Amino acid sequence: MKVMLRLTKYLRPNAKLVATAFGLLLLGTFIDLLAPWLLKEIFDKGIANKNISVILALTLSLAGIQVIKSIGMFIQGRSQELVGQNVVFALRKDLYNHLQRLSFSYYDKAQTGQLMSRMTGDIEAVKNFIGFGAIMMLLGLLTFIGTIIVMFFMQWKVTLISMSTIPLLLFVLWKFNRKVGPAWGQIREQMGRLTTTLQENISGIRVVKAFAREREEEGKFKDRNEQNFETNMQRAKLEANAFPLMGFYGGLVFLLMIWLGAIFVARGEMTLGTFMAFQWYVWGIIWPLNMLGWQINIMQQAIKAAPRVLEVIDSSVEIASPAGGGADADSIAGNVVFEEVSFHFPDQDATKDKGVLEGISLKVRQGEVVAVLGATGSGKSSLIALLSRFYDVSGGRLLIDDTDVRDYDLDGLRRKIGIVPQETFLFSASIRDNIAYGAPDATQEAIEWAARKAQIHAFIETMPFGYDTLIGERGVGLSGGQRQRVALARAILMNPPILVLDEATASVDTATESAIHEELLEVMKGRTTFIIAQRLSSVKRADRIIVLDNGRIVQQGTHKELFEEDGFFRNLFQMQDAAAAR
Ligand SMILES: Nc1ncnc2c1ncn2[C@@H]1O[C@H](COP(=O)(O)OP(=O)(O)OP(=O)(O)O)[C@@H](O)[C@H]1O
Repeated sequence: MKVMLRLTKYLRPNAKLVATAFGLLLLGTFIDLLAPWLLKEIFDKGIANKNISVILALTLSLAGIQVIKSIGMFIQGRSQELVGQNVVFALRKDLYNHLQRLSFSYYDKAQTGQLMSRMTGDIEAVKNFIGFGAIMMLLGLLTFIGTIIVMFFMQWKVTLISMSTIPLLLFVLWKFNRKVGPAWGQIREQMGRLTTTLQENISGIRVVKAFAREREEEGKFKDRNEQNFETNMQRAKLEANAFPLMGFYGGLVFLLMIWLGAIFVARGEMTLGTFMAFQWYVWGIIWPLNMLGWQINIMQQAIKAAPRVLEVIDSSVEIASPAGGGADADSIAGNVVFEEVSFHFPDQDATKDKGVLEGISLKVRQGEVVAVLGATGSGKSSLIALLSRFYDVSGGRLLIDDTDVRDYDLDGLRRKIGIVPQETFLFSASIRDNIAYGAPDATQEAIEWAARKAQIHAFIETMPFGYDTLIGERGVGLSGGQRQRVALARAILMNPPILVLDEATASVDTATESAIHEELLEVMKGRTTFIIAQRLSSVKRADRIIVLDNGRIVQQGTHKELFEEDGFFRNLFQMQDAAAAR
């Protein structure tokens, strides 16, 4: 319940709307209590005294208050819906914005499907309660209490005895509430898992098909779908057990009231008007109780969904600019110094696990081209990831232009490092927008310049709409090499003083690779460049080559120097040479 109270913060900006809805709700409840009383007066003052004008006046009053109520309820419904939509809008915005700020380490663990289900179904569940369920509950409570008070004043004995089954009804409700809560918790969690299965399946559908695993995937989905079906059926069973019983106890209130009321009227202890009014009032007791079952459902869904939403919002942003804003990164020239850097991934245990990087000391001058070589898993990508603070060093310091990267304004720092990552991701947008992603204001000439350097311009020109051609999600419609070249153009266009190419030409044929390298020679001029590559052809022109093994630098020097040394580099060279000769 505490989480629900936290969510009331989203109601605050809607205070006026909430007050309007609440005020109109009070008015509606008052009218609901007034109407049966007018009916009573029609019987007792109009019919009993055969006074036609009183009957007319009271009937007109009845009609009048119903018109007022209808108008009120219309405005109330609109305000209530607006509150709900405003809440869901603000909550979704906060969640999305927070997702933008969360660090890489969060996404290393998070499941996309779970996040999607929180962003959609869970937020919707919260909205249903805040924007609808809570207010209906309040309306029910007001009507229930108001009705009992009015009836009590009109004829307390009949009221008291008619209500004798209410404790039983409340007991059923209490039991239902206790059991349905955990069921809703399970359902929300299962929906998250179901979405995860769906999302992973769709993202990996090519692998599924390539390995002919459709049947197994169907089975996996079926299992999760069945679990969800069963939990929903258990919940439905709880409803099926509780709701008719509640209806029965509610019906008994009505029956008792008719029976006792008739006796009291016959004995002259109750007027016929009061009896007629009671028939109306009694629904003011029965409907809130009957509706309470559904409202409990809405509330329990929200109670279970809200922590799932807040858990994301509460996840700490581990990597951010220093408090009070960081150093200006605009003047970064590109001198990079690793000082005894060690690194563990956040989910590793620093006391037991071996570091992914250890004792890295390296000075890279502005404009130097450094190639990083090493066996797979030796820590090359991790080394590069520290530059842009995708992760922070665990020990030592990483300086750019004599300033610790942790002291820079984070966005500024990242804008100064152009990265072509190992796995290319392109957005479902035009090729132009994809290239200009990091520099949205770039001119067409600049975009074309970057595309030429990345050896993709000529290809784009052959596409049906040139730079306006839309490419699908993940860049489907382009080959792996073409995608890499678009990503390369995207990094080049940012005009960064530091360029990082993580296997950026791995998917490109040797001829194109060599053409890209020719063009890159000019692009790299004056920029500090880190090239991670397996092919020796890609690192030939590097000023310095660093060889990593198990997270440590084991060799460094020029191509010539390393070739003369016995070690990983020469072995690799000989292997690739032999392979080329075969
Ligand atoms: N998010 C992570 N959490 C924990 N360990 C990780 C994570 N990402 C990578 N690792 C581990 O860190 C080590 C270094 O990985 P890294 O990606 O830096 O290697 P690499 O040299 O770039 O490899 P490759 O050439 O295959 O891309 C590997 O052993 C890998 O298993």
